[in-house]
Amino acid sequence: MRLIPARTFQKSVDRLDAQSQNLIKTTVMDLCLDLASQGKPRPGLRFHKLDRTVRDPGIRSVSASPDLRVILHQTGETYVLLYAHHHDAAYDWAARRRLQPNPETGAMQLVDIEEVTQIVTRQVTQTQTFLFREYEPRYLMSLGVPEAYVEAVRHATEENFDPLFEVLPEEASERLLALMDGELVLPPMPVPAGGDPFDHPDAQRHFQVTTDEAELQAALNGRWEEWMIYLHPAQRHLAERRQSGPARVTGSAGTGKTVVALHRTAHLARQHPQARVLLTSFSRTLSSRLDEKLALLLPDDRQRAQVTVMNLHRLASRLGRQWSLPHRLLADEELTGALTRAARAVASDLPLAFLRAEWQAVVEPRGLRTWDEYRAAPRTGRGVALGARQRLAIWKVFEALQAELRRQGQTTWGLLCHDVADALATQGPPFDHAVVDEAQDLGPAELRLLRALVAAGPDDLFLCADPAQRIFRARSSWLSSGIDVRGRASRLKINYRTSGEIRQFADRVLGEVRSEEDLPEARRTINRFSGPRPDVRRFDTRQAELDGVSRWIQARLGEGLRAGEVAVFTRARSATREDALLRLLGTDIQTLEADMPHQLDRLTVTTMHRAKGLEFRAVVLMDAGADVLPSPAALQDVQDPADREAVLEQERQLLYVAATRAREQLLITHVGAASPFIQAEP
Ligand SMILES: Nc1ncnc2c1ncn2[C@@H]1O[C@H](COP(=O)(O)OP(=O)(O)OP(=O)(O)O)[C@@H](O)[C@H]1O
Repeated sequence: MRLIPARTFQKSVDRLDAQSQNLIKTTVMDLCLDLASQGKPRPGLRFHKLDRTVRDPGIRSVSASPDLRVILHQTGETYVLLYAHHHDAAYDWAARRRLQPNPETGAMQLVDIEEVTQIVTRQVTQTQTFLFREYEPRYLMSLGVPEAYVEAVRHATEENFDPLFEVLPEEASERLLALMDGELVLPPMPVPAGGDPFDHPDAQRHFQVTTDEAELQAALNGRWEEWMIYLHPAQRHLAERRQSGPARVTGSAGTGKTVVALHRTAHLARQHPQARVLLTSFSRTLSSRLDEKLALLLPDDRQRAQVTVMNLHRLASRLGRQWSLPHRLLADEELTGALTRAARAVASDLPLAFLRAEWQAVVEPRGLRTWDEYRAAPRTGRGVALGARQRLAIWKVFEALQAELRRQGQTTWGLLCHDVADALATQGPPFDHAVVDEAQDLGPAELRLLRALVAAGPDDLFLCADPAQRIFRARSSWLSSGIDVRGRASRLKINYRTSGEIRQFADRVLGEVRSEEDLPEARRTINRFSGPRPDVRRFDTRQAELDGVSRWIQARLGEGLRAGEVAVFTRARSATREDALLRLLGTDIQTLEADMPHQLDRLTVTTMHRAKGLEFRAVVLMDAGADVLPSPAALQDVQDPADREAVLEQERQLLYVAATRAREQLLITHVGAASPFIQAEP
């Protein structure tokens, strides 16, 4: 006898309330015991076949309570747990499903029959060019398309393939997407004659086949999250593969880069018991989330102790203090004052805005300390070309600024990263491996520090990045910072987080996306589910907007979402707005300070920057008007056209980041005209 939980079962249990979850788990444990000891379930479980409306004769039901049902499939001594829900919903679900091996690959598949019928019917009216018409049905099936879907696939068009790809088994959607991208797609090896349909790698993405009783118990006990078990083969490959040097993983928002970073970290710690592993990112909030998740994936204390989870700036600051380097940071607003004093000291009349931009774009990120370094530094991307005399005049100001910083024992993040990198050259690298999430936000200073933290060699650096989510730093070349990922770059293509509708809205916000090395990035992804379209609403007054937002949130809570599953993001913080929301909603709010654990009973209200790397079931992007996004403060005093472009790109990407935090529902509100980045539906 074997009992196999399907991914659909675990997901369905996850959506139920805690009491129902317990009832389901107890029932499944009882079933497991009965099958192992007596070969059949006890009568109290009311194990029975479903009536004739169910398409698959192997489908059975078990009662977990008068109202709760577990749907499973029986073939001989193999029982597959498929789904759990309240009576009617469970039976409706079961009526539409069929569990059967794919005729060509032999891999076990769960097919939604009713959805196919609807898709085929919808597609008959389409007259556009068909994407897969030229392929033989057998070839399509050999790519993992279930037989029932072959006709629908052959009628798919560029305009309507999205909903089809959402219902097809992931592996089939992926291979079809590769065909669309012009790749030659070879079918996977089929299950050998007489082999087990659950043994095929395609099946293992959907069914947790294990002979290990403890693993099964853990799965049933709910000490798991989907991302911890059902890795996509591309994700697993990236997490476990030996890399000959620095590697790069990209993918648009929600494609599981963080999940890969976590699995990679856990894998390195397990594989190399003596190794010191760094798991890092730019943002502090994200680092705390990484820490919480790694604890789930790496429960072993000894392995967990091998890993340091810390954002790069904090690590730099800690090492700087340890080695008595200047580590008192100059706040952003202090920089203007310090620059004014430096310019006065050398009697310079260069415009302050220009000096500030030159410092922030050229000197500070590269850690330039001497006139010779500045004279030789490339100023690629800066709008104004400078002659040697102009450069010297500018350098005089920076020299005075650096002298003042030294006198005060002050530094900036960029300079600190460079100082620590210099010190590491003599101290030696403290880590054997580093895994970086959100690596697109690292500038030259952080990249140099990263390189210095880990000795060059196999499996040294593993960087996950989405160039469309760069919101803290202008683009900078990894190659020029000594990080060469050529030949070791991969892209993830399945969006696990957001509905197709939210993803399309967010994609329309973006312009062309270019990589760190200024190459165009491919971004096509497959979505796994659909949902309501994002709602863009205009209000006449701030008060009307507040009322509208709080009504929308109340409606989500009324639908059963927990406060911690809802978030409000704004371009800038406003205590008045937070207070008003608090009063209107009467619920507790977390403003998400960097190290705070995520509390499920509190609504999150925070800035779009802090939203980075997080996710919520419902999100409001509030106050997204033309007067707010792009932020006038961010653009103030930016005169160089190239700098202006870079700021505008970051502001646009900020909206993309914030919008893609939503899993299911997204509301965007504004007073007056909407931000120019928000594109109406075509
Ligand atoms: N193999 C998987 N199975 C199920 N869920 C997954 C899988 N991989 C990722 N997810 C889920 O998808 C969501 C997005 O994953 P993740 O945060 O890793 O994406 P990301 O690419 O880092 O996104 P972003 O760039 O927007 O921060 C998470 O809820 C994660 O648990």
